[in-house]
Order: sequence, then structure tokens, then C-alpha cells
Amino acid sequence: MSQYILTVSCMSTRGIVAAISGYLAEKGCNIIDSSQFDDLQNTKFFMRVTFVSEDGATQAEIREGFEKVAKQFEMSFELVDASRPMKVILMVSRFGHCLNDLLYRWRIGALPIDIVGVVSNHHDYQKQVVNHDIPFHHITVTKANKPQAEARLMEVVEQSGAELVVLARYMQILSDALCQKMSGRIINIHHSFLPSFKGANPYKQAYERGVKLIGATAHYVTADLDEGPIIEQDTVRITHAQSAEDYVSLGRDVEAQVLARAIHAHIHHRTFINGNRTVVFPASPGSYASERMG
Ligand SMILES: Nc1nc2c(c(=O)[nH]1)N[C@@H](CN(C=O)c1ccc(C(=O)N[C@@H](CCC(=O)O)C(=O)O)cc1)CN2
Repeated sequence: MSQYILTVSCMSTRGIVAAISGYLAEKGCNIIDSSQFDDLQNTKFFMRVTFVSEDGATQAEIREGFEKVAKQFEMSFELVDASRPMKVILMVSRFGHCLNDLLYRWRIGALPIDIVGVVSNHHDYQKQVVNHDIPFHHITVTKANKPQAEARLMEVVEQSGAELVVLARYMQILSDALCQKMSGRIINIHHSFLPSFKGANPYKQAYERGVKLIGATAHYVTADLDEGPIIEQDTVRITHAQSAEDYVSLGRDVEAQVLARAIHAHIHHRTFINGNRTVVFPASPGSYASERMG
């Protein structure tokens, strides 16, 4: 029996949950997981429902019928097949620890995505990517050719059908136009606990500030560098005896883990952009179960 995920956002009002659950029940669907959030600051409402269709109603039939409920509450909604892996492009520059981590998680089934390509402005990881039978696209980026480089990137995105682009330590600033075009579909890992230490060389900035914690932040990419809605963060303790170079080593694991958690949330449709913040619902039961042991 297929599992579906329905995500809804709209202005908050009475009766939304009843309307959604009543519609699904009437359609012969059984809700197996549900999360909702009512933002009392801006009266926005967010809901994520996982359900199975028990009487044979197809995804198209369920979606068509839901349009009426959506219109009644002026909802934005998505209805997806929970088993269909999201098409994802990974982007990397010189530091490959996040790319390596994502490739490993993908290989063992812990990250159920369809990696449709890896893009880099360097050749460092080409062999490794090709060995995974994943298309590798080298796109040279210079200050002079950024528009052409981004046009090529968009070609790769469109031709591959990518639904998400992950900047796995890709170190080029994307144009406002590209950020707008791909709003909500690009995730970056920044190697600091934002909002501290935005931009380049955050570990150097942290060392010079004498912090006792360094960290990593996964966020949606916007035109404002490292200021997009935060999806996931974590930290690791450091001491006075460690150097900025030590921070690079200590930061690798936390960067990779934070990025993987953020991608897991996004591909399972648990994230909702709410202004400059992100609503992140908890993982559904069994959503980590795809991992092939061994
Ligand atoms: N429009 C955006 N683009 C990017 C974002 C973002 O939030 N908005 N995040 C960055 C990642 N990043 C830090 O996490 C970052 C990357 C690069 C730079 C930077 O100064 N790059 C220089 C070139 C550096 C080089 O050639 O090695 C530049 O682009 O001029 C700062 C922060 C990814 N892009």
C-alpha cells in the first residue's frame, strides 16, 4: 500500500485539521503520522500528514479532490508519494568531507535520494563521483564568467530534473537571480554556528574571537550570504590550546552530520520556510529504516 505525504501551509483558522482529516477519511485514507504548527506571531499554519490509501484511491484522485479543501482555506499544498526519491544535485569545491559523507549515506540507503549529478568548480572528486556511476559536471567559475557558469548549472539542473541542490562546501557565491529562481531548493552547509562568523573563513574568525564552541549551520540559500532560513545546527567544544587549523579538523564531522540531518528533513518534506525561519517537523516513524545494514 502506497504511503503519501501531504504538506499544507495557509493562514491559521478554525477547522483546518478537521477538514483535512475528514477529507482523507472520506477518501478511504488512514493517517499514520501527523504534525502541525500554528505560528501565533504571524498567524500562519503548517501541517504535514503521512497516510496510506486503503480503498485504492490514486494519488491523482486524492489530489484532485483535495483541491476543494485547499481552495476553502486558501492553502498551498503538496501531495507526494513517500517512496519516490527526490532528485538531488550535490555541489562541492575543494573540501570533500561532506560530499564523501553524503555519498556513503546514499550508498547504504540511509539517505534515500536520487543523486542525478555532482557539480564542481574543481576536478578533485571527479574520479570518486564517476566511480559511483554518478554524472560529474565540471563548471569553471571566475569573477568574469559567473553568469555563464550559472547558466550551465541551470542547464544541468533542468536536464537532470533536480528538485534540490546541495552546496556541500561549494565555495562560490550564487547570484541573486539564481537564488530567486531556486528559492527553497538550495541547501548550504556553513561552517559556523550562524549568525556568528558569516562569509569566508569562519574558523579563522572564530579563532580570532576566542570562542569555546565552533559549529555548523545548514540553511536555505538566499541572496543574503549565509542569512537564509536555518534548517539544522550543532556545535562542538574547542579549547584555548587549539588552532584555527584544528577547528577545520574538529568541524568536519559536525558539518557533515548537520548537513545530512537537514537534507533528511527536506527530502522527507518535513521543512517549511516561514519568513526567515524554518519549521522542521520531527521524523516520521520508520523514515530512517531504509538503511541497508552492513
Ligand atoms: N547567494 C549565496 N551564495 C552562497 C551562499 C549563500 O548563503 N548565498 N552560501 C555559500 C557558502 N559559503 C559559506 O558557507 C561561502 C562561500 C563562498 C564565499 C566567498 O567569499 N567566495 C568567493 C570566492 C572564494 C573562492 O574562490 O574560493 C566569491 O564567491 O567571490 C563566502 C561564503 C555558497 N554560496
